[in-house]
Amino acid sequence: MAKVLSANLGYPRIGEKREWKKALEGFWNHKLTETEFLETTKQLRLSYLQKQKDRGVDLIPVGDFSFYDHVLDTAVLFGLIPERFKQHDDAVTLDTYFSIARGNQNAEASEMTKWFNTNYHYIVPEISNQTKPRLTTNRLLDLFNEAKEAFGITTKPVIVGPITLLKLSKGYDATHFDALLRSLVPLYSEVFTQLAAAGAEWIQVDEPILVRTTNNDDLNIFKQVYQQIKAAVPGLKILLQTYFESVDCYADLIKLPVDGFGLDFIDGAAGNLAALEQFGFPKDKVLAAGLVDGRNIWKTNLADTLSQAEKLLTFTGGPEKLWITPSCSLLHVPVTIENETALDPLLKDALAFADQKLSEIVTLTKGLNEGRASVQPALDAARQSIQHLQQSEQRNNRAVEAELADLDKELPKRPKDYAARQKIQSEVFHLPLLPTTTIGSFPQTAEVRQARRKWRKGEWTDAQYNDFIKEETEKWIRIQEEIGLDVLVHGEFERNDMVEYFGEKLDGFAFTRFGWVQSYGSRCVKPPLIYGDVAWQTAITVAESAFAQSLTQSPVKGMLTGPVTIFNWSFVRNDISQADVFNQIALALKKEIQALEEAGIRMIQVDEPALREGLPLKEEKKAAYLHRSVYAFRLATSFVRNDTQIHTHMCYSEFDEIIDAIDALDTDVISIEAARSHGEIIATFEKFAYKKGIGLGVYDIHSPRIPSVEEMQSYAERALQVLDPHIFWINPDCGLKTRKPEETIPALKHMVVAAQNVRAELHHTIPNN
Ligand SMILES: CN1c2c(nc(N)[nH]c2=O)NC[C@@H]1CNc1ccc(C(=O)N[C@@H](CCC(=O)N[C@@H](CCC(=O)N[C@@H](CCC(=O)O)C(=O)O)C(=O)O)C(=O)O)cc1
Ligand SMILES: N[C@@H](CCS)C(=O)O
Ligand SMILES: [Zn+2]
Repeated sequence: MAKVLSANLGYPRIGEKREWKKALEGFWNHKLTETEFLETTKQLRLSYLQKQKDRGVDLIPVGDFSFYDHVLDTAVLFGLIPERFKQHDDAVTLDTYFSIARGNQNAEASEMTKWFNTNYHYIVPEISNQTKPRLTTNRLLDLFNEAKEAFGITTKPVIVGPITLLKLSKGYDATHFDALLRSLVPLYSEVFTQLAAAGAEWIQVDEPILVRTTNNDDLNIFKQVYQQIKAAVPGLKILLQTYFESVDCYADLIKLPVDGFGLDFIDGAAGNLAALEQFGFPKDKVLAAGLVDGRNIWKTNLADTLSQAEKLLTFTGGPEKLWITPSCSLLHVPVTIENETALDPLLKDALAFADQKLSEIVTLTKGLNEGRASVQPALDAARQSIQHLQQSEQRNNRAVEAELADLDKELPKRPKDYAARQKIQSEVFHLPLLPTTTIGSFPQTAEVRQARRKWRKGEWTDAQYNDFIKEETEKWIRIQEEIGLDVLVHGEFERNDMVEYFGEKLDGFAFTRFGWVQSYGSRCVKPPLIYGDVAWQTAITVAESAFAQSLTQSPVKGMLTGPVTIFNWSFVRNDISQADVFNQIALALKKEIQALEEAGIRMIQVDEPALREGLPLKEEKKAAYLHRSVYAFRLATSFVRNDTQIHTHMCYSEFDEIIDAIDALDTDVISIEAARSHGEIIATFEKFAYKKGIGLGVYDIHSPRIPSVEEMQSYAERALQVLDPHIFWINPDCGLKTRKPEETIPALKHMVVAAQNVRAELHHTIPNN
């Protein structure tokens, strides 16, 4: 009988207890041999397939697993290896692969950037006009065969599509796009041919670039590419998969010569549904309907979603033409709720992580195939869990609601403008030209993490742990003084993560024990859950900042995470608006900033590294998001004294689109990542005359490499060609928590010497400074 199928788009790589991360780091630190590493990761991969099979998923993906990043995998598959990592025999060893991602002492890593509007980072493929793509090893074939041998299942390989791959790559001129694409297409066809020969029936080709603003010329490229691939590999069915938003140009898109389309009915619900209503859906193609949220952790309201799926069924050419899927890869959510024994049952009952989402998909599919009655108990249970949370006290804090209702429509404003503040602040701080500083965190060594673990487990008392943190802070204040930095930080030793830490101290948040999600490479984050109304209870950072300031005459920056970043790096309730949650967090942070000022802290950094990441993918939604962000940031910060210097920090480099919003934050100083993207951001300031304090990172902190004085100096010199030295600061790209002390200290010494050298050069050109 013709049936609706359940399908997954991608499974988390990291393992229930981050076994994958531990294997990777074990291999990098030479604790695992290559053979041990390969065997450990193979067993993990097989266990993920087993789980999906056990849950009853019909179409299980392969190729979603990676040793670092799936975009890097695709680049390596097609031989897109930067020259500096190429070996003479063209071999692509594990060492080559990891060097591209992490750099080595001789070569800078490839750039890393946000995957669309998520907190996942991919390695940006580097392609030059001269690059000649070639097929290296068909890993998809190996993975397909591995699954077949182990379980006898025919999986659905998944790959990043050629157009998304090229559009996300850097280093070639736009005029070479067509030629590069022409050389890539036969290679994709070759990979697909080999898969078809091995028995693959479907391939999922991810082309999320289709959700960015797309025009007819773009679609013509898609048409040509997929026509060629289909002609070359008629035996393999292609699912063109999109996610994170609705597709543009739907009416033409559905004419593309592929066998199915994957559409997001969560983040792209409004646009995709409207398009479907208006233009229908081709009866001969599969609609892979992303109906279960792949980016958030709330249970699906199964009854409502089943009704939605029933409606979608009426558009398809029959049940066999509908697949139920998550809205995107489950890479973006934690693995399973099962190990969360300490969560409030009311909350836990309303959550679904990757494994639970797969069960939801299977339930919805069953409901479609066997009728609603066959899954009625599951539909009722889900509705009840959601309702219980909705009615809870935590979601209905009257005091917070009253504060929100009181907010002014006008943007909050600082009492004086930047020029006046700069004058006042220069008299207070007496900083040299090109002040040097760092972004906040210092190495979270094994010792620091172990101390926290002992304290959390009750092996250490509060006093023992606090003493340890104080010792560490004092040690690093002395190190910073010795290095000669001008503006110091306390080092963030007390923080597990810059968002989780704040969430732990604010009302309205909850925490998981194992709710990890990959951020980049082996690095994971454990996003807190904003499930209730957010409120400030007690000082969060004041003791640590005041202690650090008491140790030194140099200014020490207070260090907070901003409202937009706290939102974007948490799993957030979806029953109230984004603006309301932003403002709830901002009001809480305002109270913390008030407390810092009262404790005599005169420089306060409010980090907003995720502001750019949350920028909507559709043009028409961007302005409103940026307005909400600026409003919340200013709500938290703009009331401060004129002699309190507000800093912010952002670590990404795609900056052009939001520069007006950044200016509108009205901070006294901003520090931005620049070295990781090889200084590319500097060009932005040729077009935009930025006039407030600014530091462009001169040290790529994501790589274990220690940059030389000359390298950092040259970044600063390049920046000073477009920025006024009187506003320019010298700093690393981001915090140093992931670096070792033996990397951090020499690198910062080089940075300070670089600043001194540039200052000396400037003394010749700028008199009296
Ligand atoms: C700035 N970045 C951040 C992003 N998102 C965030 N939410 N936070 C960020 O800082 N996005 C963009 C970038 C991404 N960058 C990073 C950088 C570094 C990490 C990272 O180091 N992650 C750690 C986990 C951090 C953490 O929470 N540590 C806990 C310890 C947790 C743990 O491992 N516990 C062990 C025992 C500890 C031990 O004995 O060693 C256990 O429970 O078994 C802490 O410090 O207390 C990582 O390891 O991946 C992430 C993103
Ligand atoms: N203050 C934080 C910012 C990271 S984006 C840190 O230094 O780690
Ligand atoms: Zn940063």
